[in-house]
Amino acid sequence: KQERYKNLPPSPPGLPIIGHLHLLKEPLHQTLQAFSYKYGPILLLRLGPKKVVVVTSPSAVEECFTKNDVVFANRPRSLAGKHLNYNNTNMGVAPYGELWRNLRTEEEEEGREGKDEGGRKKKKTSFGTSNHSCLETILRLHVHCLYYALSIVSVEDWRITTLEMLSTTRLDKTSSIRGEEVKFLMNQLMKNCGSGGYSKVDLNSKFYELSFNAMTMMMMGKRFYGESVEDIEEAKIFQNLMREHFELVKKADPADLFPVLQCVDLFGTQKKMIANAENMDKFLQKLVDEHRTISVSTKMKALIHNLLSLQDTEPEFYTNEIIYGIIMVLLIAGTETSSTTMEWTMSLLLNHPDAMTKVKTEIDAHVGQDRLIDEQDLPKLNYLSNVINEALRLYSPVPLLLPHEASEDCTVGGYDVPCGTMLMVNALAIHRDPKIWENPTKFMPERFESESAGDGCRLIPFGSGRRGCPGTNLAKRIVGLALGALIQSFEWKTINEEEVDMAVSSGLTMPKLKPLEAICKRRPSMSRHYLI
Ligand code: HEM
Repeated sequence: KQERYKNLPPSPPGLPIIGHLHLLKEPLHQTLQAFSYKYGPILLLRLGPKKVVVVTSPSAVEECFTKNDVVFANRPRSLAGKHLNYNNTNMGVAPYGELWRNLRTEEEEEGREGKDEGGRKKKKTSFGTSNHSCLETILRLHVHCLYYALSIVSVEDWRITTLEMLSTTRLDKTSSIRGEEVKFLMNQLMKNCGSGGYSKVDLNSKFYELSFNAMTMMMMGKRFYGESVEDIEEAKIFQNLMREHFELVKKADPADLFPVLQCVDLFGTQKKMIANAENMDKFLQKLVDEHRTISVSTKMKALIHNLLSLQDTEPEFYTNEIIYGIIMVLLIAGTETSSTTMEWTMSLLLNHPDAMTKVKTEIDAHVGQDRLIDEQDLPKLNYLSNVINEALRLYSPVPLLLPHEASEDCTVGGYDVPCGTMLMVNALAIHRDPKIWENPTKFMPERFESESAGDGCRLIPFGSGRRGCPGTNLAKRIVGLALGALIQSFEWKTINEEEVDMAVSSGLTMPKLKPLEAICKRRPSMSRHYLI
């Protein structure tokens, strides 16, 4: 069979059986970047029996997500996905299929769900599941929690959610929820600041809590962090379950490499995963049951409300597990990615006070100081948008995107890529490539003043093609609004006027090694907008 593939991409020398596994070191994107310097922008690795093609050039990425977009529309599967999901083995990562194509096309072209001719929702079709070996775990350590979340529900399920929750129409309807959450944070900071001096803020935690609250408010009309949490015990349980979930996702288990060990569960990882999934299930069940007690206005906006209405009409399709799965996917995919982006962007601004002043001047010019910034202002704030793009370029929260998998043989850059090969795109290496960007390591938001700056897969923090991030607009809104409000309402400085340390730690979403803290004081002209 191997002989069919005469022109495989170049590869570093590997060992029998394990292939190149021993060469993978953290941070993975740097190791892969070093390989690409040596072996070129398209290279092949073998992780045990699994082939992985690593791509590090805009033209190759473009080829993957245009010519081969359908072929690479699959995602690989993992052990964590199997246990931390809500329907266990029944649902897999759906191969790209007719229904999904319909949903996607209709979503984009008509902005509505997959329906048949005048208007019934298309029935779920049966999807095959790909049961590849679990060597991907080695990669999942470095990739992104989404990877696992994606095993939770099949493509069609969360595409429906995409339509429902992440479409522009829906985002417009929920913008007041995000506005409230941002204001809630601003109020807290205003109070902390006292009468006028500078006070210290743990921005890392504040950004995480803001992103988490905004997501859960949109989904279930409830917040789990901060002073106004109604049920503190319940909030703690959820926070702990989520923390445990993330920890488990990060854990490597030999059974991932050697599936035969699954039945032994040497380190008890699977047992912990199953227990976490069961507890999470119980918790989400309670939330769903409670939902009817939430005030009507919040309820109408919450995603759960829509999902439950769908459950009433199509109970066999919208099972509880599907609903829990959708909630988890969005929470996992949307929270840390957004808060990490806020943290890196604010760090860059603190280290570049001129850019911070420029953002403030722009907000004062377009929004003024008689009211608080809102999401509708964002399209006018070009410089702020350039700053966020520049932060996403330099500190991409998902440096290797999520792995894709070829559903049939194809070619990339003239090389053969066999069916079943995993595709990894080194987005961060592209974002920092001196052949592609002038002064690639320099923070220069002005580079995005040229409209073509991000063209041709040069800037891909959200991926590209049909499996690109469906939360891009939501992320840009929440990040833009949070930063805009912080800069509009406060004066910011680094602690002891020292530069913010920009070292990167290893983790799911490229976290800062040192969580960001800074000092701020009220802008007197803005204090009157808050309940202090
Ligand atoms: C700055 C914040 C964010 C960044 C940088 C980001 C980045 C990404 C990336 C790189 C991918 C994978 C694309 C690929 O493999 O080709 C992805 C997928 C995804 N993202 Fe985001 N994301 C962010 C925020 C969000 C938000 C707020 C949501 C929704 C609440 C979301 C939902 C998803 C989902 C559901 C997928 C899976 C798409 C698929 O497999 O088809 N993301 N994201």
